[in-house]
Amino acid sequence: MVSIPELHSNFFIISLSLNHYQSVPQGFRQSKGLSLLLVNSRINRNKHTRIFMEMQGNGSPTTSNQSTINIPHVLTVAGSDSGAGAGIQADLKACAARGVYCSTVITAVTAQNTVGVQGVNVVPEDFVAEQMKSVLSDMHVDVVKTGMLPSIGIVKILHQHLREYPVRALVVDPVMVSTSGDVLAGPSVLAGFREDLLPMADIITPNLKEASALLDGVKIKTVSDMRSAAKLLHDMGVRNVLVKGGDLPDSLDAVDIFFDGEHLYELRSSRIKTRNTHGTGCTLASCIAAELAKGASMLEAVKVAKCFVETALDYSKEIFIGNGPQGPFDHLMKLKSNAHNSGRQVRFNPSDLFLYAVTDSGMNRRWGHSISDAVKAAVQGGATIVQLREKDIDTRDFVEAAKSCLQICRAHGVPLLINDRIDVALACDADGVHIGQSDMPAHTARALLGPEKIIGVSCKTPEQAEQAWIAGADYIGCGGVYPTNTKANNLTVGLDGLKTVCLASKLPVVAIGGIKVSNARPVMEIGVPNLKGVAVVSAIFDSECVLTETRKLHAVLTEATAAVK
Ligand SMILES: Cc1ncc(COP(=O)(O)OP(=O)(O)O)c(N)n1
Ligand SMILES: Cc1nc(C(=O)O)sc1CCOP(=O)(O)O
Ligand SMILES: [Mg+2]
Repeated sequence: MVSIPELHSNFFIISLSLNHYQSVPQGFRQSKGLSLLLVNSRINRNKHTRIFMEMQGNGSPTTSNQSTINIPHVLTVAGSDSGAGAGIQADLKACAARGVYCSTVITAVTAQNTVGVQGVNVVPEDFVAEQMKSVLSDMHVDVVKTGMLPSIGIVKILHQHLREYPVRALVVDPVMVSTSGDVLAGPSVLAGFREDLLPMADIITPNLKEASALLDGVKIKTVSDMRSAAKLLHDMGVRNVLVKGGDLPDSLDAVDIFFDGEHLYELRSSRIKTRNTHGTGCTLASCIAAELAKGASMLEAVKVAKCFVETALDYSKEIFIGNGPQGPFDHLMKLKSNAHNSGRQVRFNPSDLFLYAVTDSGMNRRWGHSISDAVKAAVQGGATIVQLREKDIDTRDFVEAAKSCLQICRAHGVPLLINDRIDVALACDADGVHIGQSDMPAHTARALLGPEKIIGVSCKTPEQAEQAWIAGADYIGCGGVYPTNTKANNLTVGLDGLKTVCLASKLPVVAIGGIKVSNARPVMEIGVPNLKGVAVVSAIFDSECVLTETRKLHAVLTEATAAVK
């Protein structure tokens, strides 16, 4: 039975299969005044379009096409790793990192961690078949990647489904033994690989042990042995072979051999010293599959996948997850920076806006201060948030200065924002950005920076404040409260303009423009709860002693706030 979503008067869209569409009684459709149905159908899955079925007077549909976006899609057929370093979990993360959709058929559930494999529960064959049918009969899959195939029956099921639902490429990672040495597929599976999968596969990615097992125990100890093994595996019917030399003894480099049936390539990279290598095989194969799904050639896909794995290993070499000898790595390369951020538990607290210090390179030059010395003094004097507003600095110097300032600010638990430059904020992993009405739109900045970063937007009107809120900003800066020489041609909105914007704003507000020790009090006294503080440039940075001036302003703001309460 189809459930019908929200009905609008005489027009609405529901998404359902053609069968379901036909099962909605015509009388019902007409009685609800239904005029358009959106039908997701497999009929045209190769064109990646959806068919709009329009109701005619008699209730029968007519069709018209509308293009939709084709998302590259990898289906992984593999085992689950409870520790999430390898298997299905690694495949999902690798595809996500490479921007490809990944569906899953789980062949076995393993109890596994960084110590080893404690248990394996093989999924019944008919249920593996059911999962495969569910995915392949409904979704457009570009590439299938296989991992742990624990029984010959499962290999056969895969083979049958690939014949019934052909895909663009098949990537076979012949998982037999886990990195901890536990056997994940017995010898009977070897026959299935040889007879059914290899002749169908576009690439196979064995490590030395797996290549040796597939070749009846032939010894592979040198790069020259790897070359011979690649050729012998190719003779078994697979189109491309990547023999991974990670376990090669006495090798300073990581050497892999790629053979496409014509040329042998020796792909070398320096070996990364880390315990966090669990899941590299699954990740490499998934990444190859992802690149193929995007349309890369096989050699390109292999090179990109190797580079991705190396970068992720290098990035993750110091992370520590689990107590066993082999840890997982970080596919999305985010964990380390999140750990560094752990000094700030709350991403944004509106009270951070209390004394907002905004730097100015001209003022620092005039007083002979480096950016980091000026920021340090401001933070020591009581600044509660810092913005680097460096309008005439080389990008390279900006990134370096921002990194030093970030260390200072993190040590004091003070957020550091970057003015205008989303690229610089990303490069130094700053806490956020401040942008104005002619800078990058706030919703684009939010999409680039993600949900964790702080975004402030300059607003002079209630409409701009509303837009900033819709776009996902965290606070607004409102000014100029007073005339200023720091920003050319700045419109002064005055205390009244500030109050109007504060009353309209759903976000916390910081006041800016010409504010100093002598005139800060009336600003704090406008009596609107979402005005959280003042942002200043010259009041603290256009002075010989930034520390003293910041302290003075802090004292005035504290007094004014106490008086208002
Ligand atoms: C806290 C705060 N408020 C307003 C501004 C001004 O930003 P914008 O309008 O983008 O102008 P520039 O600072 O880029 O000249 C600000 N920087 N900080
Ligand atoms: C950067 C900036 N933005 C403003 C706005 O009105 O949006 S006023 C301003 C300059 C603030 O410098 P000072 O504290 O030296 O007046
Ligand atoms: Mg700006």
